[in-house]
Amino acid sequence: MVQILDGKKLSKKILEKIAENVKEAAFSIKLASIYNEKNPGSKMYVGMKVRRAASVGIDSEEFKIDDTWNTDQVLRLIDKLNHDDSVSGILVQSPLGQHIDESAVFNAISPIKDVDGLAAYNQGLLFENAEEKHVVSATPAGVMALLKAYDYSFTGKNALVIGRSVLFGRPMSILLTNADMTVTLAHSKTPTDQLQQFAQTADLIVVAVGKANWFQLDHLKATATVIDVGANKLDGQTVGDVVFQKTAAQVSWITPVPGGVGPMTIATLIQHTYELAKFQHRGE
Ligand SMILES: Nc1nc2c(c(=O)[nH]1)N[C@@H](CN(C=O)c1ccc(C(=O)N[C@@H](CCC(=O)O)C(=O)O)cc1)CN2
Repeated sequence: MVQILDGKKLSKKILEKIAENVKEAAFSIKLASIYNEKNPGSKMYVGMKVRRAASVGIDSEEFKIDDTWNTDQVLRLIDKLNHDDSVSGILVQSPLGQHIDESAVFNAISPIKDVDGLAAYNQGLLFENAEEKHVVSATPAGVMALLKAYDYSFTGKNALVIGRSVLFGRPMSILLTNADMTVTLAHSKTPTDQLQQFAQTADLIVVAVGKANWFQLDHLKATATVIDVGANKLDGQTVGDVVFQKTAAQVSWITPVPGGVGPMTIATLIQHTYELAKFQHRGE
């Protein structure tokens, strides 16, 4: 019988702890969010982040851009926020738009305000598995926190990550490598027969392809864990990348959508915002 990795329940516990810490802090905390207001998903997710931040006592300031904005304009806004001491963290909600160089934008965020861990500086430290403290992208970090909360044993096991985005798949594969797993990073160019072979020997399968109900392979290990990173809208409902019933019938652990990785993404982002604010006020 499959067991559920309950991200909603864990995220609530994380946010309760953050609220206690914020209440005791001798400094105010503000999250600045930049997003394309023409993207309904971005508008919704930033709204969720703002509300969750407010629920723990963290202020927010939203910066709406649209398709008339160019990369230099966004870079100038980030430079302003980098130098604004009232801003603790800067979130750039992806996607900003086809015409914006997101990599340049992410890399312009000050490393000590990079709440999503998407700037090359933080991604580089993740790559090195560096001792130096660094911020890891909120969604992969949230997945690790969820697995650790259920005492998942990583060492020596096989992981299959499907999807190689900078936002998720690549940092996820590195985090699992750093946790001593043997990681296969599959993507759109991985032949289907090879994907089946990787899946049936995987102990952990993380699906982040951004396609509703896409993953439905058979012959999965009965002891496997499946993490669904999908957040797709289908007929007004939020559905994952994984066909839940068919996959849950084969494995031991699975995350639901909604109620799995999504809430962990937000809780982790809020946690990063508090931790960076605390770092900025160290020694006070
Ligand atoms: N800069 C970033 N951009 C994007 C990220 C990210 O982590 N950083 N991830 C995704 C979207 N995302 C966060 O922004 C996100 C997706 C889903 C949820 C969530 O809690 N979903 C709920 C269901 C909500 C609903 O009713 O639709 C759930 O799964 O329970 C939060 C955040 C893309 N961009």
